[in-house]
Amino acid sequence: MKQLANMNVQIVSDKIAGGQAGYQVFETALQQGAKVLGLATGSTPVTIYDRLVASDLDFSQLTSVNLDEYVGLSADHPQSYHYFMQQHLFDAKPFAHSYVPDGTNLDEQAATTAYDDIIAANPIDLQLLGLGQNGHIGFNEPGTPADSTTHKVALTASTIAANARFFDNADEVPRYAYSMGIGSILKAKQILIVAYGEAKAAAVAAMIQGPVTPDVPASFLQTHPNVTVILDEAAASRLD
Ligand SMILES: N[C@@H]1[C@@H](O)[C@H](O)[C@@H](COP(=O)(O)O)O[C@@H]1O
Repeated sequence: MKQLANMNVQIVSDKIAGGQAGYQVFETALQQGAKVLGLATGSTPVTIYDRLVASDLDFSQLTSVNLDEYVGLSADHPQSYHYFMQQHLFDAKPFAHSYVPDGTNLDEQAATTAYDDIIAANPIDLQLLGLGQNGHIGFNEPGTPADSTTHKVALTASTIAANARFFDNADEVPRYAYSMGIGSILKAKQILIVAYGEAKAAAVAAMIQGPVTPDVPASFLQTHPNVTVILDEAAASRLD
């Protein structure tokens, strides 16, 4: 483990090793009494979820709070993040309560306030994050302020393009999402962020060694006291 900026950086050989390393962070947090887990979607966390599913860890007394959801997609839509969580974790490892922003609530004010109330009532012990190629966390795109709470996001062209692989074509990718804000993410007691592959290398370097700036939302993690970063060699390749 290397200490870079304010972060503990662990470099692993591949996603399977990253799944094991991530699993260990969860296991330790649970041993230390974590009750609320902040969860993420995307391809990056999948090997961690696989490892959690294969484990004997029990989440039935815990609460999960997810980062984000596409506006307009219901929990049973195969590309919704709620559905993703069911498939990759919740069906095998149910929690006492699992919260995902309600993509079917088109009333922005009501949907975002309701989710902020959920986060306030369930302070997050460990927040898992993936990293967007443009440095986004959750769906907090470049320009999002550090003190942001849950909000509706117009996805950037690059995020829509990056996520199009999960849909039949780019036209089907929702244009908006509800996302937990950066301020809410930074309130988590501990943060685990994971990135794999060359396409993430520039964002990783900017997150860890660049200036703290809304241009790179992940750079705000430099201000958090307890961040673990798991990277493969390719994602770490632009670190000094
Ligand atoms: N909203 C999600 C993020 O939470 C995720 O971190 C990012 C990276 O995805 P992947 O892990 O597939 O590279 O994609 C999406 O935009």
